[in-house]
Amino acid sequence: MAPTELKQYSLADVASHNKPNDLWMIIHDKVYDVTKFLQEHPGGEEVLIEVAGKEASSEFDDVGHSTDAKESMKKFLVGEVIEAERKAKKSHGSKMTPAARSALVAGSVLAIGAGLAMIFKATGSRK
Ligand code: HEM
Repeated sequence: MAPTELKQYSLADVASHNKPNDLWMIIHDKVYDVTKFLQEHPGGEEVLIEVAGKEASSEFDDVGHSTDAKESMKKFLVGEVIEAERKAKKSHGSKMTPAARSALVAGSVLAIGAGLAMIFKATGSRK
C-alpha cells in the first residue's frame, strides 16, 4: 500500500514549472501549484515568481504566514517531493545515537563528580 496518496514529484519535475503562467514551488517537502494564486497573493506575485520551481520553505517561514495563509495553501497542494530528494529526512532531532547520549551523560556526571571531589578535598585539608 502506498504510504501516502499524494503524487510524488522530483525536484526536476517541480523546477520545470517555473513560469508565471505555470508556477509550482516546494514548501516543507510539499509541492504547490500557485499559478492561479499569483494575482491574489497578499504578498504580491513578484516574491512567488522569484521562487518559481524552487524550494521556498525558509522564505515562506520568514514571512511568518498566518494560520489562515497556511490553511489556504492546502488548496494549491498538488503533491510532494519524492522521498529521496526531500530536505527534511525522516529522522528528526538529534543525530546522536542513544548509546552516544548515555556516554555523554555518564562522562558529564563523572567530570562533575571529580570536580566536586577536588573541591571537598581542598576545603577539607584547609584546617
Ligand atoms: C502557497 C503558498 C502561499 C500562500 C497560500 C501565501 C499566502 C499569504 C497570505 C494569506 C498572506 C497575507 C498575510 C497572512 O495571512 O499571513 C501572505 C503574505 C505574504 N506572503 Fe505569502 N503565501 C504563500 C507563499 C509565499 C512565499 C513562497 C513567499 C516568499 C517567497 C511569500 C511572501 C509573502 C509576503 C512577503 C507577504 C506579505 C507580508 C506582509 O505584508 O506582512 N508568500 N501570503
